[in-house]
Amino acid sequence: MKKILITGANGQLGQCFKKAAVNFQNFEYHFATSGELDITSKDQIQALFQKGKFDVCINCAAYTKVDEAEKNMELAFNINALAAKYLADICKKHAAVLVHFSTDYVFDGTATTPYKEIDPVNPINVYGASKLAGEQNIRQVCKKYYIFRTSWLYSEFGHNFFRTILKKAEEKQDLNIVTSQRGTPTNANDLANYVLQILNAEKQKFGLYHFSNKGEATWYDFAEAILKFSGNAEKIKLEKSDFYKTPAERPNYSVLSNDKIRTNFSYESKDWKESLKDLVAEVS
Ligand SMILES: NC(=O)C1=CN([C@@H]2O[C@H](COP(=O)(O)OP(=O)(O)OC[C@H]3O[C@@H](n4cnc5c(N)ncnc54)[C@H](OP(=O)(O)O)[C@@H]3O)[C@@H](O)[C@H]2O)C=CC1
Ligand SMILES: Cc1cn([C@H]2C[C@H](O)[C@@H](COP(=O)(O)OP(=O)(O)O[C@H]3O[C@@H](C)C(=O)[C@@H](O)[C@H]3O)O2)c(=O)[nH]c1=O
Repeated sequence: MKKILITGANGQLGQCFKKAAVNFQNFEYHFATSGELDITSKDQIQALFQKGKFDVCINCAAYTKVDEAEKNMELAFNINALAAKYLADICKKHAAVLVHFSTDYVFDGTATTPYKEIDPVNPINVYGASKLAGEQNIRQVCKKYYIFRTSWLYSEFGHNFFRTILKKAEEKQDLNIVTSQRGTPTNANDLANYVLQILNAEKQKFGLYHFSNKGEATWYDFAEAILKFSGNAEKIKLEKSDFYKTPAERPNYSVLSNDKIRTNFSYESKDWKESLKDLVAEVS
């Protein structure tokens, strides 16, 4: 039975993996929270690998505070780039597979058609730059890796736009949401299930992949759909805005092309609205 280590187990995606694991009981899992394993500590990583003898490490640990990263650059790079290298080193040493996640924010948003894996990167904020450095570190160190760049993750867990909007609706706060950024909301549960499905596949095809739900939206469209599907549309006022001041700049366009993953693994992604509807039905 393959042994899988999941880091950052209390984060949004970590919790989605815990839920998805029920569907893949042919793996043995070790869910390590940040309390058990600090991925910036080489010693802790080594000790856990020595004991656990893992075949796969799924790294869900990350620094994801996009705005705060602007002033916490060193911390963001330590967690998103340097620690990613430590994990790649240990995976190489133990011949384990490293699964890592990156972001649509590695792109500058000047494209007008979905970004492919081969397209030039050019992050415009610290978080994006730190995630890109993490990708590069992994690719330099080991061969048995999957890096999944994904976008606008949401779920019933942790901190995300879906939960922010539901909370604001509950508190009856009117909303102003930007229409100037376009991307694809992605249900983190879909990502977790799909990653385990890939790890289950007979033939592994390592590399960098884009993974998102299907279609595209602005943050305003996403908020509108959340309010509609959750039955909150009439309760608060939702207005379009051109600009919402934030410390970090975000790409205006960051839709990811799923062509490569579709070809290599026959992945058909769910439409973002359908997946959102499913989640709302499940949690309400
Ligand atoms: N959220 C999104 O919209 C997107 C996320 N991604 C990527 O997906 C991955 C998962 O993101 P998501 O689950 O949403 O992020 P979260 O912020 O929800 O979870 C990150 C987890 O990492 C943990 N962590 C932070 N620092 C360390 C450390 N030094 N050692 C161990 N654990 C640590 C945090 O622990 P603690 O709670 O203790 O701080 C937290 O549990 C990340 O790589 C992210 O960059 C990509 C695209 C979109
Ligand atoms: C809460 C809120 C946000 N916004 C805007 C701000 C921003 O431009 C956009 C998204 O806001 P957030 O700060 O919630 O999302 P943000 O932290 O930018 O989300 C990103 O997180 C990282 C981790 C990723 O990797 C990305 O794929 C992406 O999901 O919506 C409004 O216009 N009105 C609002 O009321």
